[in-house]
Formats: sequence, C-alpha cells, structure tokens
Amino acid sequence: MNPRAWTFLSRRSPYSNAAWEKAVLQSSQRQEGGQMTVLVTGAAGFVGSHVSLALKKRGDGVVGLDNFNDYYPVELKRARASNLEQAGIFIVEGDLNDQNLLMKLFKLVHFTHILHLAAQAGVRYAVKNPLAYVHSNVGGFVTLLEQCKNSQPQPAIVYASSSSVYGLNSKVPFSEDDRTDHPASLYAATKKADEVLAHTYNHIYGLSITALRFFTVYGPWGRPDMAYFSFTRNIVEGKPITIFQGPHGEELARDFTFIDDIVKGCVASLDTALPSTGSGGKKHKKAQFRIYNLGNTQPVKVGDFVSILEKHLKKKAIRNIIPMPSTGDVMFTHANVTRAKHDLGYNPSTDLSTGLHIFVKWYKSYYKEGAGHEDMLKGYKPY
Ligand SMILES: NC(=O)c1ccc[n+]([C@@H]2O[C@H](COP(=O)([O-])OP(=O)(O)OC[C@H]3O[C@@H](n4cnc5c(N)ncnc54)[C@H](O)[C@@H]3O)[C@@H](O)[C@H]2O)c1
Ligand SMILES: O=C(O)[C@H]1O[C@H](OP(=O)(O)OP(=O)(O)OC[C@H]2O[C@@H](n3ccc(=O)[nH]c3=O)[C@H](O)[C@@H]2O)[C@H](O)[C@@H](O)[C@H]1O
Repeated sequence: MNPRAWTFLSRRSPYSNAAWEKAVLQSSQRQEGGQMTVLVTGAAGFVGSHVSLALKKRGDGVVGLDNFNDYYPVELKRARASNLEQAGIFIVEGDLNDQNLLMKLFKLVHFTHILHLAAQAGVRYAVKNPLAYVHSNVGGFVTLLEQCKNSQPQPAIVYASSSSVYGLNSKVPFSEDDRTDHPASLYAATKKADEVLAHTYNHIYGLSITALRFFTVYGPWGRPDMAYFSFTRNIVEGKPITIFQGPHGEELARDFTFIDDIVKGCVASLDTALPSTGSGGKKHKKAQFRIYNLGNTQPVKVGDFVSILEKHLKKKAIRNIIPMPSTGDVMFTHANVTRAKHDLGYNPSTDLSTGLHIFVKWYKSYYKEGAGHEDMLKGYKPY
C-alpha cells in the first residue's frame, strides 16, 4: 500500500477495517538490519517523530500512536506525521486510554519494545488544565502498562520521565538517586507518579522498564509552547518576550538538551533493554528497572540563552523581565549523566549555540519568515 494513502486512513477512527490493519502491519515490518518492532506513542510529537525516524532508518519496524490533540497547533503534528508517512511509518490515530484500540493493536502486532512518549507535556499549562495531565500521564500510562502486562510475550518498555521530578531539589548536579518527592508542579507530580507506577508494574508483573528523565529538549520540529520556540517567534515578529526571574531577582537556568542527543539516548536505551520476564500477568523472575538522566550537563541562564538566539536571528529581543509566576517553574536544572554515559554510552555532543543555530535555520525555512505563522500559538495561553 502506498503510504501516501495513510493520512486519510489514520484519521478514520474505526480500527476494525482491513485497510487499517494492512497499514499497521506494513509499518511494523522490519527491514534489513532491523532488530525490533517498536510501538512509539506520541509519534506525532516533537521527540516521538525524531526517534521514530531514527529507528525506521536503521530497519526497525515502527508503528506510531498519537491522539493529535490541540494543546499546540495540530498542523505541526500533521506535518511531522507526513514526514513519518513518507518514511513508511503509519501513525494510528487514537488515545492511550482506548483499551479496545490497544488490545486490537497488540493482537495484530507483536511489539518487542514500547517507546512511550505520549503525554500532556508543559510545566505551566498544568495550572490551567490539570485533568489533561491526569488523563494522559496517569490514566493513559496505566492503560498502556495493563496492556503490556497482559501481552504474551511482554514487550520491554522505555518511557519519558522528566527533569521536573527533581522539583525543589537543591543539590547539583541532579543525580538519579537524589530525592524526587517534592515536585513543584502538577506536571512533575504526574511524571513522578509514572516512575512509581512503573516500579509497581516491574515488581508485580516482571515488565522491563526504563525511565528517561529528559532535560528541556529543543531542536527542529520542536514544541511551539516551549521558550526557545515562542521566543524565536516573538523576536522575529518584533514582539516582546517575557523572561521570568526568581523572588530575589535571580536568573533561572536550564540544562537545555539538543534533540539529536535525546534521540541517541532513547535508541541506546531500547538497544540495552532486557526482555520482560513475566507472562499471563505473572512475574517469573526479577526484571530490569532503570532510571537515567538525559541532559546536556551545561546549564545556561535564560537571559544568556536569549542572547544566543538574538545572535542567530540577527535581531534584538524586547525583554520584559517579570517575577516568576507561581505556575510550577523551578529555579534551575542540571543533569549528572554519569550513569547514562556508563550504561548507554550517552555522550551529549551539541552545545547550545550550535543547536539553536540548527533550530533557527529550520524555523525560518518552515515558517518562511514573515508569513504563515500567525496562528502558530493560536489559543495557547498557559499562564
Ligand atoms: N520536550 C521536552 O523538553 C521534554 C522534557 C522532559 C520530558 N519530556 C517528555 O517527553 C515526552 C515527549 O515530549 P514532546 O516534547 O515530544 O511533547 P509533544 O507534546 O510534542 O509530544 C507528545 C505527543 O503525545 C500525544 N499525546 C498526548 N496525550 C495523548 C494520549 N492520551 N493518547 C495519545 N497520544 C497522546 C500528543 O498529541 C503529542 O503529539 C513527553 O512524555 C514529555 O512529558 C519532554
Ligand atoms: O525538562 C523538563 O522536564 C521540562 O522541560 C520543559 O520545561 P521548561 O524547562 O519549563 O521549558 P520551557 O517552557 O522551554 O522554559 C525554559 C525556561 O524559560 C523560562 N521561561 C519560559 C517561558 C516564558 O515565557 N518565560 C520564561 O522565562 C522557564 O521558566 C524556563 O526556565 C518542557 O516544556 C516540559 O515538558 C518538561 O518536561
């Protein structure tokens, strides 16, 4: 079947038709060199679209799942999906909470691995719409874990946690063994809940699970709700940007991490994941349980990050500096990646200036500066 026909197919919700099944099966086929068959949830998202392409490129079978929600413009998700279709990856359009859909999918394809990236992301939007986080990050995750636990054989799971789980932790850099029991946002609380739920399913059912704590990821085809993206748009349009500062005028800092490094970390985690050890809902022996930081290890103050953007955009920002609203931001993040280096060979190699240069180039070509991006953040007002 020609993947060009898939757009239409994936938008038609019924999954009980022959063409839909054929597309799923075709997409799941491994090519030469491929070792695994992976279900990527959140495949139309920023990170999911990049990792799906990387897996497909080396021959793995990849099937996507995404509900194409409108947290940010759906047009961008469709454009990413179209890139995936051209590469031969079918994205099933549906919600993680749809048990029947998951059952049907898992019956059709024997997934060796799940890369679970679908979630309600964004720290500040949680103040506005907390239940969206509970729905996708808690309900959706448990629905997926239930399906995996019941599968025979069970797949190995690698999923996205977040640097936000460190919450109010003040010990730097953040190490995986540091406390994560004082979240600063509801988003962080749901990501922490996921780690605890993951441990439970690993313990009771023998699911092999790896949690990846990503640190503020940026890059081409990125997320319009994130600062690097919305700041770029405003600078290009000559509109002010709002920079948060701490209660005593301190600057916030983030360990900004380039997408290519995150992709390598995800792929290495899949490659080193051991099989799950349960069957028929029962554990036979202890299964692998891992948590890794995937960051850049070089935090940058938000003001300095804006200066780098200005340099690449060749335009000054109009900076509006305001006290941080009480919407869940933390003052700084900083990853210790020793464990990921040792176990995964993870070695972040893109510095912020190089990565932002690549992002700005993509942004300008995608939005053709000055035209076509007016609606990019339509309706988006997180705080
Ligand atoms: N980008 C970052 O800086 C960052 C940092 C830390 C953690 N993370 C985590 O990494 C993962 C990927 O993030 P991203 O930046 O690609 O976000 P994204 O919003 O671009 O991608 C998530 C995708 O999941 C889909 N989705 C959401 N809820 C769903 C549901 N219930 N059912 C099916 N699909 C659903 C969305 O439509 C979206 O396409 C998320 O779990 C996020 O929390 C991201
Ligand atoms: O690593 C994570 O776990 C998280 O990474 C990301 O969150 P953040 O680090 O908050 O990224 P982002 O919004 O780009 O703000 C960057 C900086 O700009 C500051 N910021 C932001 C907006 C603004 O208008 N002004 C401002 O100063 C802001 O205070 C911050 O200091 C993901 O969105 C999230 O899904 C989550 O997973």
